[in-house]
Amino acid sequence: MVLMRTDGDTWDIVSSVGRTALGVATFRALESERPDPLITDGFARWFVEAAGDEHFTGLLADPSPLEAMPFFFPGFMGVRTRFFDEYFTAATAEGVGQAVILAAGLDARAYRLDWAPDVTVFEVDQPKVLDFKSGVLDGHGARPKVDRLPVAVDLREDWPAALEAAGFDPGRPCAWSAEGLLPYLPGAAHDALFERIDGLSAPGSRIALDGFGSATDVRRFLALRDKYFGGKSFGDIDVEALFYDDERADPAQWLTEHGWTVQRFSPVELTTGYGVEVPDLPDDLVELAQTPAYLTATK
Ligand SMILES: C[S@@+](CC[C@H](N)C(=O)[O-])C[C@H]1O[C@@H](n2cnc3c(N)ncnc32)[C@H](O)[C@@H]1O
Repeated sequence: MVLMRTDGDTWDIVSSVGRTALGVATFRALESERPDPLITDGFARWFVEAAGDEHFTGLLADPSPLEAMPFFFPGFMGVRTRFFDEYFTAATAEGVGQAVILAAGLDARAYRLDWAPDVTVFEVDQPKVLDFKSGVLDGHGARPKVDRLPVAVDLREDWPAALEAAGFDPGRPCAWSAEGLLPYLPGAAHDALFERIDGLSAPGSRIALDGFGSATDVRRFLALRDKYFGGKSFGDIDVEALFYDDERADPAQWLTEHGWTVQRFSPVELTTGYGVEVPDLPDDLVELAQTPAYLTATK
């Protein structure tokens, strides 16, 4: 596998890892506009239109290239978004007063969800990604439904210092998320992420994750992606070149060993739980869709 990543590399919303956030926004916009969508994200289309990237605006106009595998694109993004939506809504309704969305990308939860009163949401991502997002939302006159604090910092650097400088209080419980993030981190930054989260988490804190796994899991995912999608779901971008496949801790095991109570879910379990029928899939995809890919944990 050829890696294009370098230590300290940066990006905007149409390049490198930033472009994956735009892809996710595209899939969320398409899911929102399907009959009986699992989520409604009216902001996602704004981002895609503002970025003006031909591949993604093309998919908004004509999503038929994705129709070969609707369970995965955009339906998969509906399941994923709904999982994190429900996690944050429950955590904050049950009294957790801080939320940290790591690698927030174009996630518009601060504008979409009905948050409990007095919750603060910290959105952590690279500066140009957050600037683009705030610019689009401000340009449309959108107002967050919660106290939203963008924290522009690289997650391979000392992000806890930036988070605390923005007002995060490690003495109070927090609901953390890392959605669509983990394979983009080198193993050392991945493992440091969990150590830092644990160090900043008061008892009662929670976490939700997806896309975790070993190098073997990442390679398996990429092989299936190439087989069924020809690697083109994100257009010219080669997602494989952005992932790190070096060794890393298993988050479920690590969290359990550090006193967190962990629950894992497969895409099939979540999809069925949301009342959506799982379509007939080829055997290798069935196996993948039944493998735990989502996790929540409580400290
Ligand atoms: C696939 S997108 C997911 C965005 C968002 N969580 C969502 O699901 O819509 C990956 C995001 O991770 C962010 N990211 C990846 N590595 C990062 C790093 N080292 N520091 C800060 N952000 C990072 C990217 O900027 C991008 O917004």
